[in-house]
Amino acid sequence: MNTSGNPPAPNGNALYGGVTNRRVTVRDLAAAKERGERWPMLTAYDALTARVFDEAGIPVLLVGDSAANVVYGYDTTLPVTVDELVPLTAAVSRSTQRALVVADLPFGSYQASPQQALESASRFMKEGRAQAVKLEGGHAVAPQVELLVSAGVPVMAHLGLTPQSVNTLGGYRVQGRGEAAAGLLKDAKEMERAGAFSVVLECVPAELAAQVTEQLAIPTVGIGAGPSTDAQVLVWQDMAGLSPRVAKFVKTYANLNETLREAASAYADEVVGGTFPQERHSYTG
Ligand SMILES: Nc1nc(=O)c2c([nH]1)NC[C@@H]1CN(c3ccc(C(=O)N[C@@H](CCC(=O)O)C(=O)O)cc3)CN21
Ligand SMILES: CC(C)C(=O)C(=O)O
Ligand SMILES: [Mg+2]
Repeated sequence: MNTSGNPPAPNGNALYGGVTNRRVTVRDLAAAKERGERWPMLTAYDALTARVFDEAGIPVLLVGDSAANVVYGYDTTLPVTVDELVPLTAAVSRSTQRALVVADLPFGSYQASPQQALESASRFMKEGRAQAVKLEGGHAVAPQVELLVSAGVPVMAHLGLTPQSVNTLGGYRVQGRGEAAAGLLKDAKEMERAGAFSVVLECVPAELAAQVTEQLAIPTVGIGAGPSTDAQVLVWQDMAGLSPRVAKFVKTYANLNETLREAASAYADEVVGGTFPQERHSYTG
């Protein structure tokens, strides 16, 4: 029973617990794992789509450094900067009411030192109004996670295929197969110990992701990690059929490429043919 006087949570997503007048918190996500509830996460980079996802009941929105690819047109995530991501984060925060907004720390903005990580995270929280940050890497970034958490910044870790390391990984490949599985599990435990509230597992075998999910108290978020993680994340342009190429782990739930192309082409035809605009689209003197 919803006795809050607020509209019911969209999708009956129990994560909201009937509370729809405040943002989701990292504590809500921990509680969801305790109750055995899965939750969805999507990326968002602008006001209007973030608003749609917020209203659809997506409880966590990630302003991913994948903006490098889907917003800025770079071929890897390496070139994107804090200066380029902070305004997108601010747009997503301003246009949402319920979703927890997580900001991805881009390449070069946290690896140098815990102090550098806190300076970068501060910009995302002060200027971007994010409620949490995400960073890539395991034991090597444990000191960064510790300082951020001690400063009051919730941190989401990211293991497996870490795209900011594409040049040392030798491409976008599945990680944690065979011998490498033990190291990934160890890193996941180290991120939990360091205080991370959650960990993304990208492109790892489903069996390994299931094992990590079982052995950690904090929620795991899978992308190409099989069905057993506590949560799932996808880049929204991938799941909505806007991206020209998608990885095997993507399911497309809409065909926005076709829809938008047809809309643009119909508009073009009507302008050329003189059937748009009509009187109802025009002003009189
Ligand atoms: N639009 C978009 N979607 C993403 O999921 C995404 C980005 N951009 N940018 C940052 C990273 C890069 N990601 C990628 C990119 C490529 C593959 C890929 O081609 N994977 C191969 C797996 C090859 C193997 O079997 O080892 C595939 O065919 O799925 C995976 C993740 C995920 N992230
Ligand atoms: C795919 C997710 C996990 C991400 O890191 C991003 O969008 O940048
Ligand atoms: Mg990212």
